[in-house]
Formats: sequence, C-alpha cells, structure tokens
Amino acid sequence: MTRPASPHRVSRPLLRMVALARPRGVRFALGVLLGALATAAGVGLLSVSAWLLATAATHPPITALGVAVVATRAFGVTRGVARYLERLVTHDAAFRTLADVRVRVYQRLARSEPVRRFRSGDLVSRLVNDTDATQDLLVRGLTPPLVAVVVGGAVVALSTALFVPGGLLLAAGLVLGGLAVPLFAAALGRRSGRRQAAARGELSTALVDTLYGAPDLVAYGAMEQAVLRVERADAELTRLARRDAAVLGLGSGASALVAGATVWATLLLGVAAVAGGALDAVPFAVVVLTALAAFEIVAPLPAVAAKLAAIRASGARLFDVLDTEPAVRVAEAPADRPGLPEEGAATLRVRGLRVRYGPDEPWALDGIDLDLPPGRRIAVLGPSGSGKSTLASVLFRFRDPDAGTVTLDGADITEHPADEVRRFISGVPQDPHIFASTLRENLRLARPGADDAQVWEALERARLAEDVRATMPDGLDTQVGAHGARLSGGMRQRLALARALLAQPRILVLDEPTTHLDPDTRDAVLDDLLAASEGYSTLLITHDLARLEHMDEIYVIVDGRVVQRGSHADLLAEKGWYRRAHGLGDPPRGGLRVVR
Ligand SMILES: Nc1ncnc2c1ncn2[C@@H]1O[C@H](COP(=O)(O)OP(=O)(O)OP(=O)(O)O)[C@@H](O)[C@H]1O
Repeated sequence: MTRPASPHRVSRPLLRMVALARPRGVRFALGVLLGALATAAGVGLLSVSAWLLATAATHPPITALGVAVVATRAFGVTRGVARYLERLVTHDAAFRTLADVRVRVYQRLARSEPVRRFRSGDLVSRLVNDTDATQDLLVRGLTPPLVAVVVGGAVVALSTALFVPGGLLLAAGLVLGGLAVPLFAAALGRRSGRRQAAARGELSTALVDTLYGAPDLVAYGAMEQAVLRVERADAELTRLARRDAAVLGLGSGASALVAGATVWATLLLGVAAVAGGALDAVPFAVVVLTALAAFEIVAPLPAVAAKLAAIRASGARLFDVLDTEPAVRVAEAPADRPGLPEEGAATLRVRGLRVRYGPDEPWALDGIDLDLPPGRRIAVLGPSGSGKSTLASVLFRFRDPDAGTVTLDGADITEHPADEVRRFISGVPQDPHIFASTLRENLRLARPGADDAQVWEALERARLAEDVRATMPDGLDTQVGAHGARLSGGMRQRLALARALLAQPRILVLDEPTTHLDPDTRDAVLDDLLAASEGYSTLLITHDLARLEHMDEIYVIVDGRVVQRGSHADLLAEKGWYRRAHGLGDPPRGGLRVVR
C-alpha cells in the first residue's frame, strides 16, 4: 500500500536551468560570439549598402566605392556563414546539455525507490517536454539577449557618432522593443505559461491511464468518462496554447510597431536636420537604414519572453525530479568492517529496523528483528498496510533504514552499493514486469550470459518447462506479449520465479508471489515455489495463510511490529493474531491440538 508524497518547492528554476549548461560554457560563449558576428554583419550590410547607394548618387570616381563594395560582399557572406555556425554550435551545446540532463534524471530515478511520487504519464511529460524546455531556454533565451546587449550597444554608439538625435532615438526604440515589449509579453504569458507544463502532464497522465486501463474501463462501462477526462485535459491545453499564440502575436506586432515608429521618427528628424544643414545626406541614409536593420537584434526577444513562465514552470517540474532524495545512500564503511560474504550461504539478520516515509509520517516498520539462517525458509505474514512491502524495499535496497541494521554475515547492506546487494538478495517482486519480448530474453535479463541449458534448468525448477514444451512451439523464442499478455497468471509468476532463480541469488525474497492468482493456481504455484526454493535461504512475504505449515518460521507483523514469531504449529497453539486469522478462538487452557 503506497501513496505519493507531496512535491517540494523549487527556487530559482531558470537560473538552475542555465547552470546546467555550465559544462558546455565554452561552446555557448562561442555561440554568443558567432551570433553577435552574424547580427553585426546583418546591420553592417544595410549600413554599408546605405552609404554605398547614397554616395553613388553623387557620382564619385568608382575607386571611391571599392572598399564599400567589398565590405558589402564580406558582410553578406559573413552574415550567412556566421548565422549557420551559430545555430550549429548553440544547438550542439544545447543537445549535449539535454543529453546530460536526461542521464541525470534517469540516474536519479534509478537511485530512488520505484518511482512512486510521480504518476507515469506525468513522469513521461517531465522527461520529455520539461527537459526540452531547457533547450528552449538555452538556445532562444540565452544567446539572443546577450547578442542584443553587445551589438545593440555598438549600433547605438555608431548612430550617435553620425547623428546624435538619431542615435538617442534608436537607443530609446531598442530599449522599448528589446526590454519593454518583452516584459509586457512575459507579463501577459505568465498565467497560461505557469499552467502549461502541468496541463501537459495532466493530458499525458489521462492518456496513459486510459490506454493502460482500457480493458477495465470497457468492462465497467467507464470508457466514456475516461475519454471525457482526456478531452477535458486536451481542451485546457489547447486553450492555453491559443492564449500563448495570441501573446506571441501581440509581442511580435508590438515589436514591429516600435521598429516602424522609430524608423519614421528618425526619418523625420533626419529630414529636418538635412534641410537645416546640420546633417549630410550620406550619414542621414546610413542612420535611417541602420535603425531599420537594428531591430533585427531585438526581434527574437518578445517570443522567448512570452514563453519564460512556461519554461520556468517546466524547470520547476524538472528539478522536482532531480531534487528527489535518493532513497538509498552508500554509507562510508570503517576499514575493519567485513565485506559481503564471497560465496556460500549467509545469515541475514535484521535488528531494530525502523522505516518511515517522512519526518511527520508514522513508522511503517517500528523496530523489526528478524533472522534468516542459511538454507532456512521463513515467512513474513501480516495484514495490508502492516509494512511487508516496506521490508522488501529495504532488503532489495530500494530504501534505507531510518534506524537499525540489516546485515549479511555481519556486513551491513547499507555500506554496499544497491547493485552488489541485489546480486546477493534477489527474488520475485510484488508485481514482476514481463517485457514484450521472447521468453529467452525475459529470462536472460537476470543473467545475460546464461546459455539455453541454464535457461531450461531455471524453467524446470520453476515448473514451467513442461508448459513451454507443450504449448509453445517456438520454445524459448516465443513472444510473450506486452506485460506477458500471452501467458496465464500462473505462468507469469513461474516465469518471474525462473528469472529470479536464474540470477542465482543467495537469499531469495518472494514478495506476495501469488497475489493475483485464483486459489487453485495459487496453491499449485506455491507448491512449485516451495519445491524450487528447497535449499535456498528464502523469505516469503505474504498476507495469505496458504502453505505456511511448510515454513521453518513465521513472523507476524502488525502495524510495523513483530507481534508473533514461531512455527505454524507453535503459533496455532498460542493466543493471538495467527490463530484469529485462521478463524480459531483463544486456545483452551492446558494446551492445544495442532490443526491443519
Ligand atoms: N511511498 C509511501 N509514502 C508514504 N507512506 C507509505 C508509502 N508506502 C507505504 N506507506 C505506508 O507505510 C505503511 C506500510 O505500507 P506497506 O506497503 O509496506 O504495507 P504492506 O504490508 O506491504 O501492505 P500491502 O499488503 O497492502 O502491500 C502503510 O501505512 C502505508 O500507508
């Protein structure tokens, strides 16, 4: 029984997203340089062209125009080449950063308890869309503003040198178009942007739930409602996207308006200055066309500003995943501590184990002591919510104890990496995943080097070999279908057991291995499990009373504490949970005859 924990607040997601690019800093700096070069060449092209046209109109000797003609060509070529290289370099750097981020997200998820905090559809959205937002920020939100500051400053200085009022006007226009309009677009886009990432996650969750749950939804006639939920999520996202597009359009329009107004004002001021003799015709033409070209510098800014809130929200969701506390850490072991036993059977000892899912949560395990000597079989029995799966999580090294120890021949498992411990303690989890692949590949997952003889041996031990021979003409090459759809429930459990046996763990943990099976199949699978685990140190976690008489010892856990411990016969003979679970009253005075 599990429930998701609440998300935590992420502060400064935008800055943290930019910091993700630090390892690729040199490439991004090169991108900014190339971007500045391309933009400057674009402005230069128009300025020199203006000079060339205005000068040519006065019919100077052709040699006077030579340098300008070459400069025009050079600017034209530079602009194209530098823009291409800038795109190449910044996208390359952004994609490399994205790859790093994805690896970090996967690693963080792998080190956490199986991803319970996030719903699967929402998690997919975080991995894909929210991670992609990093690229948006790095490519469109980082380079253009830096280029605007550098090139914009230079262009204003040039214009001011030629015609002071024109330069000041251009400065005002650029501040308006490059700062005020983007800020306005950012303010307008804030509300829809904030909700977009969550809405995308909601749509993804609704879709995944509907697709996975389709058989149940159809069986209970609830498909219409589920489709309605998807449609509602889709409509909300469409509404937000439409609003986003409107903000983008408004931003671009305002930007064009500012550019046009600035050029017109420059033109009018310039005409007056030329008429008054304060300005020559050639610098006049240069100043006006430079002003026209200069707005190319700030044109991309409103679009990225409008998306900033959405990018910020995506960043917060991304860091919510990245900041997830790893559920297990490898503690520093003192040098004289024993390592994990090299080979042979080992004793598993649990002492004072306490685990809870948060500082304010109740203890899910509250001081468990348990011993599994080599070759013995013990059962941990308890009602739903008693802490059985939490115990399995600790043993599989998905979760660290908050207090107490778990040792293997004296070696504390928290002082060893999860992978090493799992080679030692392994088994059948509560819901084993069967991959949409062949029988062989599903089995060899546990031991990639295993040959067919070893695979068949594991199938024999799990009592699945006969079924395979009888019903699957393709043998180990049989495709088992998504989630093992072509197998019966019993076969799926046996396949999971065969996989666990193939891994050759030294301690076999079976977590509710017969939960979804009907009583007959359950008994048959349990018999086979018991036969297969003969000689193994086995820990069976169950809420079911079937076949417990075959266990060497039974631990009864209620509310995270061991309330009874002993053999089936001992426990039936004493007053308590075990007897009541068998539908028996208190034992008569003077002892009991063992039933069952
Ligand atoms: N991720 C979680 N966050 C918060 N509390 C949790 C989480 N997982 C389990 N718990 C709580 O810990 C306690 C023990 O749960 P656990 O799943 O270990 O019990 P269980 O005996 O395996 O139950 P079941 O047989 O229903 O799976 C319960 O009170 C449960 O609500």
